[in-house]
Amino acid sequence: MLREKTLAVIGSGMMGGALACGLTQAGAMLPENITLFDTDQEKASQLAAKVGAGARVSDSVTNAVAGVDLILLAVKPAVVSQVLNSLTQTIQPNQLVLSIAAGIRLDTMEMHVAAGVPIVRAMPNTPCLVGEGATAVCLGTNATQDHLKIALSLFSAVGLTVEVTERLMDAVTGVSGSGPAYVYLMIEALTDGGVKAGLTRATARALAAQTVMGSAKMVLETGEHPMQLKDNVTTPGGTTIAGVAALERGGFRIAVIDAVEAAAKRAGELS
Ligand SMILES: NC(=O)C1=CN([C@@H]2O[C@H](COP(=O)(O)OP(=O)(O)OC[C@H]3O[C@@H](n4cnc5c(N)ncnc54)[C@H](O)[C@@H]3O)[C@@H](O)[C@H]2O)C=CC1
Ligand SMILES: O=C(O)[C@@H]1CCC=N1
Repeated sequence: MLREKTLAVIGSGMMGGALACGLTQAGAMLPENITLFDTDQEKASQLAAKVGAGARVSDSVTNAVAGVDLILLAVKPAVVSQVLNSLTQTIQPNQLVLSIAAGIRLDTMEMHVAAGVPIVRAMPNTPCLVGEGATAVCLGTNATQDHLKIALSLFSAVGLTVEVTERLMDAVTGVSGSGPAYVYLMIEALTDGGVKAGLTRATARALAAQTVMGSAKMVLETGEHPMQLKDNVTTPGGTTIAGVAALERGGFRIAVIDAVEAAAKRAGELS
C-alpha cells in the first residue's frame, strides 16, 4: 500500500533524514516516490543521495508538495505554522499531512490548512534510521481510520508504533522522542567506566552498546518485568548488586524520571 504512495519530506535534517532513509532502506517506499525540500538545498541534495537513486529534490516547498499523497513536516516546531501557511492553497483534502514537530498541536496546525485537510501528528525518534524507531501517532479532526492505517504502516516500517490521545504526546516526547539521548549518555558513561577499569575504548563501547540492545530485547521479547530481569542478574553478595547500589546512591532512577518530566514539560512549552 505504502510503496505506491508518493511522499514529500519538508526538512532534510536529522529526523527527516532518519525517516526518509529508514523507509527506503526497509523497502517500504521507493526512492523515486520521495521528494525532498529544505531551505538549505545542499542539505536536501546530500540527503537525496543517501535516500537512494531516483529521490528528487524540489526547488520550492510548493512544488515539493503539489500532488503528492503524503506530506511529512520535519521542520523545527517554530516554523511549522509558517510552512503550513505558505501551503494553504496547495495542500488538498485528498492528501495527508504528517507532522513530527514536538509540542505543535493538531488544532494549531488545522488553523493553517484548508477545510477538510487530514493531519496526523506523530512523535518518532532517530532510531527510525535503523528500523528500530518508536513512534506514537494521534489523529486530527479530518483524519479517518484509513489515514491512521497509512500513518501506522509508514512508521511501523521503521519500528514500533502506538496510537495515543493527543494529550499524551508530550509524555511520549519525554520518554521515546528524547529518550535516545538519555540512552546514549548511558552508553557513553558505561564506556567510560569500562575504560576506567582498563578496557580499550572500542571494546568498552561495543560491549556497552550491545548490553543496552540485548537488555532492551529481553524486556520486549520475554515480557518479564524489568525488575525481575534485574533480579536475575544480581547474585547475592555479588558484583551486580554492588553496581546497582552505586547507581542508587547516585540517584539514577530519579534522575531518569526527572529527565522525562523535564522533556515533557518543555514539549508543552513549545506549543
Ligand atoms: N531530532 C529528533 O530526535 C526528533 C525530532 N523531532 C521533530 O522533528 C522536527 C525536525 O527536527 P530535527 O530533524 O532534529 O531538526 P533539524 O534542524 O536537524 O532539521 C530541520 C531542517 O529543516 C530545515 N528548514 C528550516 N526551515 C525550513 C523551511 N521553512 N522549509 C523547509 N525546511 C526548513 C533546516 O534547514 C533543517 O535542515 C522538529 O520539529 C522536532 O521536534 C521529532 C522526534 C525526534
Ligand atoms: O529535542 C527536541 O526538541 C526533539 C523532539 C524530540 C527529540 N528531539
